This record gives sequence, structure tokens and C-alpha cells, in this order.
Amino acid sequence: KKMIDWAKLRADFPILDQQVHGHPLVYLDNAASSQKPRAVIDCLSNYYEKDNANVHRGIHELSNRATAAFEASRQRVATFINAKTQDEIIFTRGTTEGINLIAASWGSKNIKAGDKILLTEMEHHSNIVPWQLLAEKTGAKLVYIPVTGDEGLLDLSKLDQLLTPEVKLFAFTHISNTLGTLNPVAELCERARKLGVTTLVDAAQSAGHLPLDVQSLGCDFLVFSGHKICGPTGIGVLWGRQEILDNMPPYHGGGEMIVTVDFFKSTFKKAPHRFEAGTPDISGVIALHAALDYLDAVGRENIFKHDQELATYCYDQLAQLKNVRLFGPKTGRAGLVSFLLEDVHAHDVVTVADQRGVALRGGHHCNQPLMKKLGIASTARASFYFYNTRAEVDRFIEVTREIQKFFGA
Ligand SMILES: Cc1ncc(COP(=O)(O)O)c(CN[C@@H](CS)C(=O)O)c1O
Repeated sequence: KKMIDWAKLRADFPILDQQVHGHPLVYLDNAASSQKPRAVIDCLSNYYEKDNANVHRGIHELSNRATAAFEASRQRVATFINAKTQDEIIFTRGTTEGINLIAASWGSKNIKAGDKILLTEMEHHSNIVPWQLLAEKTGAKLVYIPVTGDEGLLDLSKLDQLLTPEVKLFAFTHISNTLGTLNPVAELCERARKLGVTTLVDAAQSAGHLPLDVQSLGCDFLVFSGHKICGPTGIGVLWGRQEILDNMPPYHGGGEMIVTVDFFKSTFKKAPHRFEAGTPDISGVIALHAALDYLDAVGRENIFKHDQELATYCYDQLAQLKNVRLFGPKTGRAGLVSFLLEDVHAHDVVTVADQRGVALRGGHHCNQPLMKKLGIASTARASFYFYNTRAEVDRFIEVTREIQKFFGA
């Protein structure tokens, strides 16, 4: 196993080397968005300096270079998640658009009145609201797998009664962005497949943090965002089994997704281009390729181990403080910790932490139903990536102690 010089990797991220309010920046908001290595930043500027042109329709040299780079990125994404073919890779704006695309296209054709859509209580709003909108339109019903309180595990004792043949889609998160819970995706997909239930995995918090193999996970759809895995904002991926994608109606209409257009009728390309109307985020797609290469040079299994070590260390340090309420599993959590300091509002924690250079997230994290279930309005959250260090966790704990003292908590 190669030894990784994590401190050296930090030098690849120019943004990390700065002071915030007179203190060294300690960026612990990676679940919201990750920072970008020099290789990704240079890829974006090189593209606009040398190769920029529209893709797929141009014949000239720059358009050919841009198209080749664009489609090479699609192939790279396919290998990144072990998709059978690059035709199963659809570029979106991010996780949210990917889920909306599935709800609008696959949903409109496969969900009808009385059908059930199975979700979990830990889902992000991006994996709840599109299904509420679809249920309103079709008369389908939403059902939820419960979460077991503060520890935040799925209550799988309820799975048999909830995962029944009336369920047409089971959509669930790989990793909870509030709890840090890692769900047993392969097992859940296998249970669903046995009942002919289609599965969608929200990999927003897992895609850049651990190895993903869609063929061994056994899901039917999987979505994630580039900006959370060292790529630019505005680019994301929807993976779907080819046989399912080829039976889905178009999502958006326009150029690129058609074969012929007549005044009253058009014919459409097959996936993936069927679902990529209009000029795409060309530079974002090409820079995503650089991000995936970067992550695999570090090694996602190494990244996950590093994330987990920092998060578990952070959890254990917080657990030693008085008047702290911790959320998520005690062991085996992914790289984030949500917590509450008694008598201190999460926003106050984040504001005072920011004054000391520590970037956290405070709020409901787009998990309002989960917060309601836990009887809270918000949490403060520290989320880690491979460029964070143990010393940064120590700085975070030191600042948390100061906050408790400051508020007399
Ligand atoms: C599990 C999960 N599912 C979907 C999304 C949405 O990703 P977009 O790139 O915004 O489309 C996110 C993004 N969660 C951010 C913003 S709320 C967080 O701070 O936790 C997520 O964590």
C-alpha cells in the first residue's frame, strides 16, 4: 500500500492556503462543496485558452478537439463507476437535476395512481421533493423507511412491510449528508430487485469518497454532483442501466437530442444524447475528467479511510465535551459529524467558528423532515475530505470549547 503524504496533497489546493478573519482557514464544509486541485483549475483555463468550441456539430479543428475531450470524459466517468458502457452516462447539472430527470422521464412513464415510491427519512430534499411533485401529478403515494433516532440508522426491521410489490421505485441515499450514515446499498438493491422494484441511489456524498461499482451495487439509477468531488459546479452525472434509459422519453427538447425535426414531429437520439438537450457544460465535463483522474491517483479507498479516521476522531473528541448532542452512528460513519451544543443555536456555533477561520455548516442541511423527526430545527456540521488534517480537527475542537465558554454553555 503506497504511503500518502496528505500534507503534500494540500499544496495542490491553492484555496486552502489563506487566512480567514486573521486565522488559517480550516475548511470543514466538504459535504456542501469540495475544493478544487490545481489540475482541475488548469484544465478549465487551458480549455478556454486553447480548445473552446461547441461540441458534436462543428467540423473544424477546435470543435473536434472539444468534442473528443467531451466524449473522453464520458468514457472516464463510465470507468469511474464501472458502468457497462459510456452510453449509460448522462451529464446533468448535478444530483438534483439527475433525480428530477428520472422523476420527469422514467416517472411519467412508469408511475401511476396507487403506486408507491419508497424513500427513507434521511433523504435530502432533492430526493424527496421531485417525488412529492410526481406523486401529486400521478396519484402515487410516498412511503418512508424510518431512521432510528439520533444514531441515524435505517430501521431495516420495517423493510419487509414497506418494500412490497406496490413499490415501483425505491430511492435512497448512499451516505446521509446530516448523519454520516453509510447505507447497505448492495443489500437494499438486491432486496428490491427480487421484487422487481427499480432502485435509485443518491451518491452525492459517496461518489468521490469511496469506490463505486454500479454493476456490483446492483442499482438501476445512480446520481452525483461534480462540485462535491473536486470538480466544477454545474456538472453532475446520472447513470442508468442502458435498457431502462432506452425506454425513457426525452426530458428536455432541443438541439443535440434529435435525429430529425419536422414542423409537427421529431425523432430522437438514443441515450445518452437523448437526455442532453442544448449546448452542454463543456468545460465542466472536461474538468470533471481531471477531477476523477486526480481522485483515482490518490485512491478512493485511501480517501474513505482518511475521511473516516478524521470523522471518528472528531466524533470521539466531541463526545468528551459536556452538553454536546451528537448525531449519526458511533462507528463506521462516513466523513462528517453533526452535533448540537446545548443552549447554543447551530447558527451561532457556525458564526463564531467562522470568526476563528473554521468553516462549518449550520442549519437543516436540506433534511427538514429528518430534523422534525429528531425534534430539532438544525445541527452544526463538520464534513471532511482527504485534504483535511488531524490538526484541523484539533483546531475545530479547540474552537468548539471556546464557543461553549463564550456562551457559558
Ligand atoms: C445526499 C445529497 N443529495 C443531494 C444533494 C444535492 O446536491 P446538488 O449538487 O446541490 O444537486 C446533496 C447536497 N447536500 C449539500 C447541500 S444541502 C449539503 O450541504 O449537505 C446531498 O448531500
